[in-house]
Amino acid sequence: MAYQLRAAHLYGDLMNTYGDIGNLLAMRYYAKAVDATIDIDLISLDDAFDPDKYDFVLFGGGQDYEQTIVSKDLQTKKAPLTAYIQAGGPFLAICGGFQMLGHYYIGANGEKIAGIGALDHYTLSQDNNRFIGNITIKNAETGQTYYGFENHNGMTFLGAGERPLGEVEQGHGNNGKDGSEGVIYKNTFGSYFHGPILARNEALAKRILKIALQRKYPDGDWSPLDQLTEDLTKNVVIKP
Ligand SMILES: NC(=O)CC[C@H](N)C(=O)O
Repeated sequence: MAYQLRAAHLYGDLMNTYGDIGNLLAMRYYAKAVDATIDIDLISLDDAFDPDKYDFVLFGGGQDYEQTIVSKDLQTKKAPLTAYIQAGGPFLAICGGFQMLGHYYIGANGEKIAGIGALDHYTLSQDNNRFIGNITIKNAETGQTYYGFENHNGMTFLGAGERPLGEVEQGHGNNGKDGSEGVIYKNTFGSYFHGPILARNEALAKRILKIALQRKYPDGDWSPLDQLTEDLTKNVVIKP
């Protein structure tokens, strides 16, 4: 293969609700079209995270219990993860992972679970309720529609400098109130979408993959990605 990327799957053994690792497998699938491979390192409890070693990071979703365990270890990786994000490293954070890049998440039992504050959002708890179901959003910059499935107690509120991944067309999104879903900050993308989001949304998978490839190989030709017209997903929306 002509190009090689290295991805970190953060706490992939603890935070992998609904097979969020499928995001990495989808990236690998599209990478093949431009003769690129993606090697994956599992970075979990007590492992060091080296920001200079990685071209992409995935941090998946989890149950509140796993999040309390991850929260403690995550503090030891706060500086290198923040440095990676600030340097424009491509990052995809899903659900619990998205919550924990922010300041904190109040779990369903009221316990405050610390994030690392690398991004400026915070997440509150709902009273005896979860946001569950299919969700559709529209991304403002590209006009693209993204499809997924959400299941979360947390209500996330974005901070200064954060823009949403999309505006909710169907479903609940970040908090069920302001119509926002997910986040974009530099090259970090956050979302509540399981599914996994990159397996269901070809355009977003290509967008993030191109950022990673371009960053490592500025002179590469990624046009074969645009010519790849096979739609893996064929999303349809069924209104309830
Ligand atoms: N699916 C998830 O990652 C859930 C995250 C968190 N435990 C919540 O319920 O909000």
